Amino acid sequence: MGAYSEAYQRSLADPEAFWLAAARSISWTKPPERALDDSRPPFYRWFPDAELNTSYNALDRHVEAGRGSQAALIWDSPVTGRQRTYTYEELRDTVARFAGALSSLGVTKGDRVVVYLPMVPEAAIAMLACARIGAVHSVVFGGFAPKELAARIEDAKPKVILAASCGIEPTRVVEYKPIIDRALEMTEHQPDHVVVLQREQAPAELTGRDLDWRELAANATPADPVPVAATDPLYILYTSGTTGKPKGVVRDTGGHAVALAYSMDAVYDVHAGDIWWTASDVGWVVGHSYIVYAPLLVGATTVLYEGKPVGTPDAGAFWRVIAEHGVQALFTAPTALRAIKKVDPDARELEKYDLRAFKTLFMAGERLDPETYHWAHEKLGTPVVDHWWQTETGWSIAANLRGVEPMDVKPGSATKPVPGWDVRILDQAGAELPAGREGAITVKLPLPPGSLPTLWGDDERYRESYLSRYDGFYLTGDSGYFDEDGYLFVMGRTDDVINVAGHRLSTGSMEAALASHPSVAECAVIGVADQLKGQLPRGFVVLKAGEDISEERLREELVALVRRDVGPVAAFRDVSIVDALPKTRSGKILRKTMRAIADGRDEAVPSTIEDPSVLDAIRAALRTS
Ligand SMILES: CCC(=O)SCCNC(=O)CCNC(=O)[C@H](O)C(C)(C)COP(=O)(O)OP(=O)(O)OC[C@H]1O[C@@H](n2cnc3c(N)ncnc32)[C@H](O)[C@@H]1OP(=O)(O)O
Repeated sequence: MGAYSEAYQRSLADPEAFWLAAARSISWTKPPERALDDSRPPFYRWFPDAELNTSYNALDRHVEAGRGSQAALIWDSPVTGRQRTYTYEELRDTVARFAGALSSLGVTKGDRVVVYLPMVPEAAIAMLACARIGAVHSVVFGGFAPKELAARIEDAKPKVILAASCGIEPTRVVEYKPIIDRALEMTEHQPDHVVVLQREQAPAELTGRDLDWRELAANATPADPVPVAATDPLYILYTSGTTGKPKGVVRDTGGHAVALAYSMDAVYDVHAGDIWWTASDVGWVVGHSYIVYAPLLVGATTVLYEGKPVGTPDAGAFWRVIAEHGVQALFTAPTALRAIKKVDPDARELEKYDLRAFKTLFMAGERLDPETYHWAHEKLGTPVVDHWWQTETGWSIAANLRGVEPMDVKPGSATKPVPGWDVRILDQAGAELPAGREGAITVKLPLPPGSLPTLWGDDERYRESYLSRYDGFYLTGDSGYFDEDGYLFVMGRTDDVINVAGHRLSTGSMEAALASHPSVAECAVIGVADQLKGQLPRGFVVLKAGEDISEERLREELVALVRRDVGPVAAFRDVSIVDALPKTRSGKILRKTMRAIADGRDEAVPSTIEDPSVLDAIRAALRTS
């Protein structure tokens, strides 16, 4: 039996022993004597009797072990022309001071803190400072509109909001403070303070409850790490569901630390002293797990990059960062590579840089299409490793485990289930499907450490969204199949969630924005394939009777509405005006049929359709896009 099969089978046969052994990589103030608490299925908890502090594990213990002068975090910001390196000692001291600043505002264990920051070191500092005092952070991605930010504030009810005065996109400066102010006009819940990191590109006017970040930190007394229960929440991260209301994915403290440390060794083969770069955003789970927590938990150096794959300043930006900082492994989304390939198909920019230290490219966030895989593999000459996971899971469900037993790559496959993940492909009736047959990808409960224990304040929605479809199984929302060799192929979502440039978005939020236009009677948004961004949203609207607004003006207004209510990240640009939407006789819009048409799949039209001829107009609209 190979090392992978041995580890995988051991993890499922005796999860208790497997995860207690993995837990030894973490420093506990009260070490676990038990791994799994299964007393309340389908709610499972990991390390129920243990206590720890994640900030201590990510910082202090490395300083105590003699890594104080090693680089912990390298900030590389081509959009500002600045760079800064924090050693472990500097990062620990800065985090401790900012944790003290939060304490001085009355933030204590269990309080929520919303973090609305661009890719600056203070984003990681804010997260680690919350962790240090047991506060629960909730980071919101900067590309969301005020309404989306407001929904998250209303649900998390933060005591304090931490923000920057602005973010910097290649073509514009995005003022964050007005976005926060507008969001707070929409919420009933009001934080005590908004702490603003002033950036010279667009300083914000501070009034009332607003405080200046640097002044607050300068006067603060450093705070020691506070031990918390392993089952206490470390953070809430909102993700798009099928309805407009985002889901607050809860991450617990102990399982998260154990799982991430395990993943750095088993999945990525990255260890203390290695230089690691995740090119994503702290607002996504990839940023939480692999820009901030995992690399620091294992004592590696993490690169935090405030720039884009192209345009900051050119398509050689990624290769420059790798060469300049000696990066050994990069984790990014396929969209980033497609953007580089589009501008520099022959990878001429690569020739300018010395990438000899570079060993592996990891890809996730969306399906890695075989063409992009082959391009990257050929140009870089290193392993290109796809892997698959979700905001909910926090780390890999399926991967090619570089630290256990590297396997042959099959383009289009995320390789095999990671130890801890009992992945099953089920049919509609819940029967397990054989190799080669596509069905719902599910995971037999209990999920391993690090995965979500529930949704914030909403056990029932957690159960309903993930556990109710198949008794005893977690529903991933993706469909796929295993091949004869046990390789997992993930084919796409089975619901109304779309993935635009690696950003998971709800079509429901976009539909709500379109429906708010006074001329629109009804609407539907689906995802359509796009060469660059993987998927793009595509809207269909039916006008109210008697509306005589010009098509061009209506389109402009609808695009602006989605940008206003969801944010620029939705990349919503295409909308067609149709006479009717395809519906069942009971009035349900046939979005699944529309998606099948958009994907060019020959799916049977439901017999309950009210008027099959309506589909012709949808087909015609999609052909012209
Ligand atoms: C495995 C678990 C997971 O899946 S976690 C999610 C993993 N996903 C990722 O890591 C995301 C990967 N994608 C990216 O990093 C970006 O899309 C890359 C590839 C860098 C391209 O960026 P960009 O050129 O800005 O395109 P985009 O489609 O992301 O942006 C669309 C519009 O939104 C804007 N935007 C983007 N980020 C921000 C931000 N932080 N603050 C404010 N605005 C933002 C962009 O400027 C762009 O705006 P515009 O429409 O051009 O005006």
